[in-house]
Parts: sequence; C-alpha cells; structure tokens
Amino acid sequence: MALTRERIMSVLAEVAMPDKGDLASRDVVRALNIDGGHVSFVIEAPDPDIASQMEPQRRAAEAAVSALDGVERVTAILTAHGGGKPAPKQQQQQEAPSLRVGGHPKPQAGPQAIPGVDRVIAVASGKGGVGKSTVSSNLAVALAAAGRKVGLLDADILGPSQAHMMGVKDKPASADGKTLEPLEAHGVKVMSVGAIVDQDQAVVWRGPMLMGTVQQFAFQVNWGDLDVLIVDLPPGTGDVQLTLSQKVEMTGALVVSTPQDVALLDAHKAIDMFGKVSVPVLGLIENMSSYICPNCGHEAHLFGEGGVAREAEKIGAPLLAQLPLSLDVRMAGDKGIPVALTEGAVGEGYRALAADLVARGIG
Ligand SMILES: Nc1ncnc2c1ncn2[C@@H]1O[C@H](COP(=O)(O)OP(=O)(O)OP(=O)(O)O)[C@@H](O)[C@H]1O
Repeated sequence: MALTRERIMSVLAEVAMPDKGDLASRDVVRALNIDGGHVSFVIEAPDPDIASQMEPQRRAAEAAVSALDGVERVTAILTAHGGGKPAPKQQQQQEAPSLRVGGHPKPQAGPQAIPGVDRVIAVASGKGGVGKSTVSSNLAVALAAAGRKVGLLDADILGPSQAHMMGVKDKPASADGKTLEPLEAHGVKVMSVGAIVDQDQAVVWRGPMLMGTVQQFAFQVNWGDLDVLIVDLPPGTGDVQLTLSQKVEMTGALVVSTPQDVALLDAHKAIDMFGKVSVPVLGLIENMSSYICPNCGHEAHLFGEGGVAREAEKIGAPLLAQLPLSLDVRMAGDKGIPVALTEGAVGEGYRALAADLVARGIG
C-alpha cells in the first residue's frame, strides 16, 4: 500500500494529546513531508505548557509512523504555539519555535520599521532565473566582509534558495517561544523557509500564508542591530511584493535583469510596480552581462548589450553593476560559498557593488 498522508494521519489519530483528543483531531500536525521512505512532520502543541508534557507523544508518533510499511526513517519535531513558559529542549538541541510558519498575516496599520534595522533593501526582478538570489547572497556577504551588519531575508517563500546558496544547514531556533533566531553564515544573519522546510520539498501555500510568513520573517525574527537587511523577493509583481511594501518600511529596491529583451520587459513591470507602491528604485543591476571565455579571453554578449543601461537612463536610476556570466558564480552558489568571498575578477564585481552601495549611503 502506498505511503500517503492519509495513512500517516490515520496512525497519528491513535496518539492521544495530554489534555484531550489526539494528534489528528486536534490539528497539530504541520509540514508533513513524505520523501521516499523518510517521513518528517512538526507537532505544534497549542502552548508551551502542553508542549513541555508532549515528549512521550512525539516519541509515540515517531514509533507509530515507523511501523507503517515503506517507512525507513521518521523525524517528528515538537514546537509550541503561543506565549507562556518556554518549551523544553528539543532533539538536536533545538528550542521550540512557536511561530506558525505559513500562518495568516497579523492585521497591521501601515508600513512599519523593523526595530534595530537601519535600511531594508529589496532585491527584485520581473522574471525568474535572472540571478536575483545570486545577487542578494553575494551582495550580503560582500557588505558583511566590508564591515557592515547585514541580514538576508529570503522572501521567495515558494522557491527559497538562500539556505542553499549561503550554505546554511541548521534549523532556526526560538529562545523565547515567540521570535525566531536567524541563522548565521559568512557573517550574515539569514532567514529562509529553505532552512525550515526540507529543501527538496515543494512549499504549497496559498497567498495569505505566504504573506503571513513574510511578515513573520520581518517582525518576528531577532534581527538585532543591522545596517542593512537585504530582502530577496520572489520574481514578478505579486502578493509578497505588495505585502512587503505595505507592511515594511523599505528603503528602496534594486532591480536585477539580464540584457535580454524579455527580461528587460519584465524588469520594467517590476520598476513600474515599485513606483505604484512608492518604493524608490535605487538602481539596476545587469546580471549575465557578458561571457568571457576562460581560454581565449574573448568577451561575448550572449543576451544582448546595452539594454539595462538604456532602461536605467530612462527611469533616471543608476546602473550599479554589470556582472558577468561565469561558471564560478553558479558553482560557488551551489557550494554555499558565494563567489564574492573568493579572489578574482568575478568576486570583485560584487565587492565593488557593495562598496558603491556603502558610498551611496544605502549599503
Ligand atoms: N552571473 C551568473 N553566472 C552564472 N550563473 C549564474 C549567474 N547568476 C545566476 N546564475 C545561476 O543561475 C541560476 C538562477 O539564479 P538565481 O537563483 O540567483 O536566480 P533568481 O532570479 O533568484 O531565480 P528565481 O526567480 O528562480 O528565484 C542559478 O543556478 C545561479 O547559480
């Protein structure tokens, strides 16, 4: 019999909660993932007090699911919802985050500053795959290497890549049951759904859950004192972009585009959207500008030439960088060590971009 969510929930219905009901009927099972024979899920206790009594239930849940045909490994993590006393230490030394990641957004008046954070810079693109996440991670590490206090918020909830690109392996913890501690990599504080949900699992959430998560990542993460928080936006002009601009006081946006016409058309839409929500576009970044042959040194403009500069001129914003297409960029990203941390001309491009932003007072 195939291993399905229904079969797993049916055995979890046999595990009683300490107060009343069972794990299924009380709707406390979250983020249930089936990855071949590996099953993982989160048990979210209604409050830290109940969570402190639920280690036997967590173990019983693991045992019950392990007994199902086809299951090789089970990971059940206990978390608590709401305030009160802190929950007990989890397995892997992890405190229970009470955040219901993927929850509904809290009502909030207008855009608010994130306490302790001087500047919030969104990195956007109209089209997917143009290198917005690559630029975000490299810019973040280059700014940190230049001595700035930097955070990186991965607002690409459905396609999170920052945990991977920054080489973050741990899961975020919560010391007080109310706020999440950001993870730290290469001197940058990082928060990404990719660090919470298994990286090979699709996040299938509706709009309100995405917006709730973005708000939580902005206001319920202990960012501490930061000079700059870089926000890696999803591509396009959707709900997340709108929510962020309505809820978070943003310093401005950097728009990434390749020189290709279609990417530029989409970049134009992103620029237009920022105009409508009154977020200044601080500059454009051309990625995959040209390819320099590592053997003969010939420079080829694979995706066209000059388009991003023309767009920048049209909107009266600076063209901040022209970053080359380079195998090193992709390989460094895949290793979790952004290329900006390495010697050489490609890394230097990102370091120069960071220095320029600092000089302009936006980095
Ligand atoms: N300058 C570059 N040279 C070579 N490869 C690059 C460059 N920039 C990005 N890439 C690679 O292109 C792929 C897409 O990049 P990235 O994820 O940064 O794009 P994105 O715009 O954030 O995409 P998405 O919209 O899917 O979030 C990645 O594999 C990345 O390593």
